[in-house]
Amino acid sequence: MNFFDRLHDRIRTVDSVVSVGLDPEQSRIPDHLQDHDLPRWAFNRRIIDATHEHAAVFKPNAAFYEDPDGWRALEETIAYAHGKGVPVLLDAKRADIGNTTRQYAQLLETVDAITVNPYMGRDSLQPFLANEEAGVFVLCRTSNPGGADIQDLELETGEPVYERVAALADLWNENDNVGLVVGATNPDELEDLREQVPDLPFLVPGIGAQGGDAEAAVEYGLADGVGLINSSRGIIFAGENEGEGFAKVSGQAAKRLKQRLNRHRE
Ligand SMILES: O=C(O)c1cc(=O)[nH]c(=O)n1[C@@H]1O[C@H](COP(=O)(O)O)[C@@H](O)[C@H]1O
Repeated sequence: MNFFDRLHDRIRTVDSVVSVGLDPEQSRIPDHLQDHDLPRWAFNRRIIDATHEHAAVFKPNAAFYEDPDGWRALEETIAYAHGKGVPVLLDAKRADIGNTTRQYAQLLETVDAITVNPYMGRDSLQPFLANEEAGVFVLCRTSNPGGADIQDLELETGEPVYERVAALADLWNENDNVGLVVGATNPDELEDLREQVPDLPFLVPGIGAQGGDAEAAVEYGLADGVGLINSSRGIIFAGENEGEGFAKVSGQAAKRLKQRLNRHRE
């Protein structure tokens, strides 16, 4: 079954478009978990237990796992999320030349969807796009302050680079498996892009810790009700000062975000 069909079902089941970002910065993991064999896994397991009922997906960012213990923690985390019936979107922002990107695309054997970087063009994304079962979220207009440096540059046609990326992603969507990443810190661009590519679901990061616009995220992020609004630190570290009770607070934060976003869903 196509990823976006599965996501549609998941959103309906939990009545939530929340993507819970699993970005376990090691220094912020509570003290009582620090001497665990794999502190990131111990942390994630508790976060997953507390938040899965409110999670449309879990989105681990690969940056927090790129060391030998991290890979083990990520593997355990993915298996555990799947055990709870929650799809996993690996935020890896990958793409490269042919043989390298074919290797990267093998990541899709263990997760349900991935983020990719369009900068190297279609061939660099081909093995991801060819996977009919997986979701492929193409970075389009990112949430960081420097996102404008390149993505807002005007082409000779007058359109900004991010709009060209959206048009290309629409062309690349032959298997109905492509979405866009558009930051909630750019509500005007979100609105423009929704009009430009009405059928592509968006992954919208940037609410919570980055201060983006949650209402615009819901209004423009969803295509036919399907899309994802991500919060990472705002959920997983909500209970940072609560010691052993940290996960319960994360569960409450995920539930509150779900309810807040649902007020703006149709
Ligand atoms: O691809 C992403 O998910 C992403 C794109 C973007 O434009 N901005 C952005 O913040 N992200 C990711 O979304 C997550 C945001 O985390 P918080 O700011 O803690 O909610 C991080 O994993 C970022 O890498």
